[in-house]
Amino acid sequence: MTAIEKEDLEYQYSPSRWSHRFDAEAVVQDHVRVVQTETDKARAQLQCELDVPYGDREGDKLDIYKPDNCRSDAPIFVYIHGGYWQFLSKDQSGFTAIPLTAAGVMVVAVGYDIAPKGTIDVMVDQVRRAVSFLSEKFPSSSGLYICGHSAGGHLGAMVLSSDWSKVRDGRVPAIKGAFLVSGVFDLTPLVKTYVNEPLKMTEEDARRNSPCLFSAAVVKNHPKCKVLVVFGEHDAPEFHRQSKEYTEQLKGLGMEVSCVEIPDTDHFNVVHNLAEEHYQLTKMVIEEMLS
Ligand SMILES: N[C@@H](CC(=O)c1ccccc1NC=O)C(=O)O
Repeated sequence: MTAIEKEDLEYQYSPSRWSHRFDAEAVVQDHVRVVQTETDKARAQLQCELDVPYGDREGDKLDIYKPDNCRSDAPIFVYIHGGYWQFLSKDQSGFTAIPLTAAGVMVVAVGYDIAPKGTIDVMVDQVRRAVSFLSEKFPSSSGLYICGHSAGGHLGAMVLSSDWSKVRDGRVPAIKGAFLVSGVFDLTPLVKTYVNEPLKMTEEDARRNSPCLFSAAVVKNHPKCKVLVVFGEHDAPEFHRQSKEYTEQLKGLGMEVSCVEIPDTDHFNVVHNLAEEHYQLTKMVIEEMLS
């Protein structure tokens, strides 16, 4: 790869450089401010259980945000945060909880060990165990829905392609739907970029953890799961491409999948606007989960 090719590839995989709202530094700052403020608000206002352990690793913790008078059949929105597998945490990931709990949905923010503490394999294993744990903890829920943003979209897709016989009790959790927002479904282009510096993935690690190479497992384990693939108008062309290709792949295998480009959003507010009840995606999520 020439220096120019590397520069182009890194530009494509630098979401902050494509924002129509702010420059690169400011858009990340704004994102962190919004997700932190809205999570703090949710923690102050709502009934929540924080730091619930889902396994034995120190980072195996999740936060649960409950609707008032929570019904035992409340549907569950499991949120897997983004941040290129190296930024953010569950402590900034309850920002969807105020509008979603108001609609009767239980919100869970999953924690996992970002790099350099965790490798991609560790993170994938953690989110799979978290979903298995939730399906056991809330057996009467009307449905488990996975939502992931960016790197979390990748982890959410890896949850769908799990070999569940190797996760906890071996049971397949009934996942009713997935909202994959500005996700990465092929990790191989990232190996040669700055994104990989703390991750230290080899080509083989990247392939083993690329959802686009394991889509057959999604159909096998979760044939009825409805998938919504979402990206921002001002996401980089590579993110548009990855979302569209993964959508087509799942469609080709007979899954019920739609792909939606949200106008006037970039890589960051495409997800953090879920803190607002009138945002297009908030309404789509609620409609899907209550149908
Ligand atoms: N280097 C990345 C940084 C990035 O993606 C990011 C940084 C902080 C928090 C979240 C991020 N990305 C997605 O959630 C970028 O250029 O956007």
